[in-house]
Amino acid sequence: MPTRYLTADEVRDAERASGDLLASGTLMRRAAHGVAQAVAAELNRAGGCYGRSVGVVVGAGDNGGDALFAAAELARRGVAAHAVLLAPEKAHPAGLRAFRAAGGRVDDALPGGLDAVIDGVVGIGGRGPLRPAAATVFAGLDPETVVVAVDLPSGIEADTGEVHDPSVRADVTVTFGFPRRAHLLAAPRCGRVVVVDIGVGDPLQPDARQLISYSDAEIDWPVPGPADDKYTQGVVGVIAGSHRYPGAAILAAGAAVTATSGMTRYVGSAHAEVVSHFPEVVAAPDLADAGRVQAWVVGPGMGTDAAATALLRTVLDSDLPVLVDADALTIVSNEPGLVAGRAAPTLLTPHAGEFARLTGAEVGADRVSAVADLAARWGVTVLLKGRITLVADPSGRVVGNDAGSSWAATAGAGDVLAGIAGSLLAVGRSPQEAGAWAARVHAHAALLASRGAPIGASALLAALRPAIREFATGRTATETHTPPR
Ligand SMILES: NC(=O)C1=CN([C@@H]2O[C@H](COP(=O)(O)OP(=O)(O)OC[C@H]3O[C@@H](n4cnc5c(N)ncnc54)[C@H](O)[C@@H]3O)[C@@H](O)[C@H]2O)[C@@H](O)CC1
Ligand SMILES: Nc1ncnc2c1ncn2[C@@H]1O[C@H](COP(=O)(O)OP(=O)(O)O)[C@@H](O)[C@H]1O
Ligand SMILES: [K+]
Repeated sequence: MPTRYLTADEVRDAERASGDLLASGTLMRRAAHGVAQAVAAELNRAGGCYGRSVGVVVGAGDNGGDALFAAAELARRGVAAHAVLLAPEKAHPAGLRAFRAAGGRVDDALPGGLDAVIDGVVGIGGRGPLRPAAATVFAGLDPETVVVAVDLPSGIEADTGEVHDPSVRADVTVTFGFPRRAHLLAAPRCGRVVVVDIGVGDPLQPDARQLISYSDAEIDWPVPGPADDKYTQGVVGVIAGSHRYPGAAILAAGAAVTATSGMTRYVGSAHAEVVSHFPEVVAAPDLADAGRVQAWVVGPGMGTDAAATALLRTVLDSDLPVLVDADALTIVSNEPGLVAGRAAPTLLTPHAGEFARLTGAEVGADRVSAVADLAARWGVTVLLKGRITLVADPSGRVVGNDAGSSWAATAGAGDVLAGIAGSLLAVGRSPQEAGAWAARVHAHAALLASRGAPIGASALLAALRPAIREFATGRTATETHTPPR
């Protein structure tokens, strides 16, 4: 099952539906226990709990209540617990009583040298950045102090993942029942996310726009069967590059060759360069001589002149799946009718700049709504690139992928992504699966290629085969990666 990321309203509905568990405070006790366990696990990594020291930063709502109960539990295990109350008159009364009864101390500021700090400033009820008093506490922490956020790092918007300045950067985030949208959309700020079962049920409304991510096991990479030949697996055609930008053609066609077996065709003026790098590509200068394909990739480095526009129009007039990238997106932004309402599967793959060109407005802080709105309005699938790639289908369902590192932010990496996703379209995958799976292996290839050092798109392309091998054989390590910051 894909992982689903809830909005704050969905979380509240789920908690309300639990009835007595909420009213009796049971949910909060369970949540606090989960937080205490996570902090204890951090302390146990080095030296255990007894005699260690923990700070807790307490806001005005139930998030602060969770933090106080958790700190009380730690105090009972021999941890010295210090609390700063940001709104003393509003601090959760029962939590504060429990904290004091366990021997916790309330101070105006946290002492130095703490082993861990619990961020209980705000959770799903938070809006906007950390206010100055909280910001001062977090700015004063020793760099070695482990920060454990309750529910969300404070200052991160629950539904959009917008990272306000200032906001908390957590090493561990402990959440309850189901992950929230921000845990994916602001993954680099959440650290390791621990989901604690507190006994709330699934709140899904059937018509809700969902944000999900696939597990490694759900990526069912195409593997040729005994009866397959080079044609039966789907032939992908790449229209990319130009005399000025032959590299885009080489990278996109090379990625298509690498991503699936079968055949890759190429159309464009860089045909000689493409074939010299990848002799297996069947290349032609003109579309009329291209031969048949099951999907097209069109756009990287191809220019925006009249010839490019005519080529794009012809391809989009077909009833084949088409991936529209780069220069083809620029053409489409002047003529949305080329893709809007197209009946055959259509995948647009803009980066933020191209997205703004397509819609006439910046993506903004709410990336999920932005991408889902465009997909719904034009009836196409839209993949918005970035550290967290989002792929929205026309129904508004969005699949997200955290790349886990940002080494793929390099020129030409998008051409590689287009080639991968195009080959998946050619084997018959839906545009959303093609885009999301491509983003996943692309990110994994970047991690394998980089291992901490900068990479170019050629290195990323070279690591694509080992990355795909892990998915095709079911031996992936991506889910055990702790995302680097
Ligand atoms: N409802 C429940 O039963 C449960 C709630 N839980 C916890 O309760 C949290 C939600 O609690 P609340 O609804 O009380 O909301 P929060 O505690 O998240 O925050 C609301 C309070 O913070 C203030 N606030 C908002 N933005 C702020 C900012 N930027 N700086 C400082 N203060 C700000 C608000 O004025 C309000 O007083 C969850 O995130 C979770 O941690 C858990 O205990 C699980 C069970
Ligand atoms: N900060 C980032 N972290 C991880 N991946 C990124 C980041 N920024 C961009 N990428 C990925 O790198 C690729 C860049 O594509 P694009 O911007 O089209 O570049 P180009 O046109 O030069 O190939 C995309 O796959 C995108 O998702
Ligand atoms: K918090």
